[in-house]
Amino acid sequence: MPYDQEKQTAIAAVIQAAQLCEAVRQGLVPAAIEKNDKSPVTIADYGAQALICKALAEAFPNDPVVGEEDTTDLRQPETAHVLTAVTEQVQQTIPSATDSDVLNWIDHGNGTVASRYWTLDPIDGTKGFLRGDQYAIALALVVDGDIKVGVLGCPFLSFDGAETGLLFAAVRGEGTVMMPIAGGNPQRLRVTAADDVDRLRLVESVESGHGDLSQQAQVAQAVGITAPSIRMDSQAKYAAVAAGQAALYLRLPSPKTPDYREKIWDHAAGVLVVEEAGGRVTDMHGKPLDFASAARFPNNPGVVASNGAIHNAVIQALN
Ligand SMILES: Nc1ncnc2c1ncn2[C@@H]1O[C@H](COP(=O)(O)O)[C@@H](O)[C@H]1OP(=O)(O)O
Ligand SMILES: [Mg+2]
Ligand SMILES: [Mg+2]
Ligand SMILES: [Mg+2]
Repeated sequence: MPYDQEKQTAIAAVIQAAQLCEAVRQGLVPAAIEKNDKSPVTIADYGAQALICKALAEAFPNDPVVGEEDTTDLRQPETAHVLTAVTEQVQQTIPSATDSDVLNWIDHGNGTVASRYWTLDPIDGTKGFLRGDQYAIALALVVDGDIKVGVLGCPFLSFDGAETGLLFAAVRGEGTVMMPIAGGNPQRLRVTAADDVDRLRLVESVESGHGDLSQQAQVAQAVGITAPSIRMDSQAKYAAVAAGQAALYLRLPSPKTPDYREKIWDHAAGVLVVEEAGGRVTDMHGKPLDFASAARFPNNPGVVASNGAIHNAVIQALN
């Protein structure tokens, strides 16, 4: 099977990172540090990036990793205690890890977009993680601008009252599967059918500043969605569309930050998980998202992820 080694490596690394994140969360209330852009980061974000980058560096030493976090703040003398805490968490998985190993592994995630690269969000939805809500560990492999492998770990997600902690994995052309993070059989996923009125639902961010709630509501109404929206943090929203729990995920540019450009690690894994489950993902104008250029989409405003059946109607309603 194509990309089988990549898929297996990515799944194993995401599961390790998911266990670290849940260990941090089940300990004391995780402290957040504020980054330059005022967004939060925790020892779990750093620890998850360290574990996943170590695994990728060993298995695929020539592949750059474009990850969210870097070590600038961690290397400051006043945050030495934070680095110590990150290393302690990483040592639960790799007992020999030193502070210097951890810094080097995190920095392995500061690669740039190339003909073949990985992109990593060690915790997508850090605000959800801190609130005790949804978050995701998102890892994808991109080759010549095309997402080939996407793995989403959602440690706090469950559907229809089944087990909590789900992992979603997709390989281009091979479909999407869902499996419990704790272990169990993979199950093939399919987006909701066009005529499944019960599942004709919109999923959108909890953070009102990450989208345009009023335009999202108007578009949903225009395509016949009448149920109240599901509010969820992180790329777990893509998982909800892939699993048929929702028919549409809208992320339209917030009027407060109209120039915000979405980052590749906030979407790559989720996009493939939806596409391989039979859905469609584009920007708000119906154009494919550009994973070939840079860490941020240069020219893709908004994101629309759907079951495919309603996609054209959504784009029409938007334009
Ligand atoms: N103005 C914005 N518009 C859209 N997304 C944003 C904005 N500001 C931050 N984000 C990103 O939204 C993601 C969380 O999405 P959600 O709200 O769906 O859970 C985070 O990765 C965050 O990036 P960052 O980590 O750089 O702050
Ligand atoms: Mg962040
Ligand atoms: Mg993110
Ligand atoms: Mg993040």
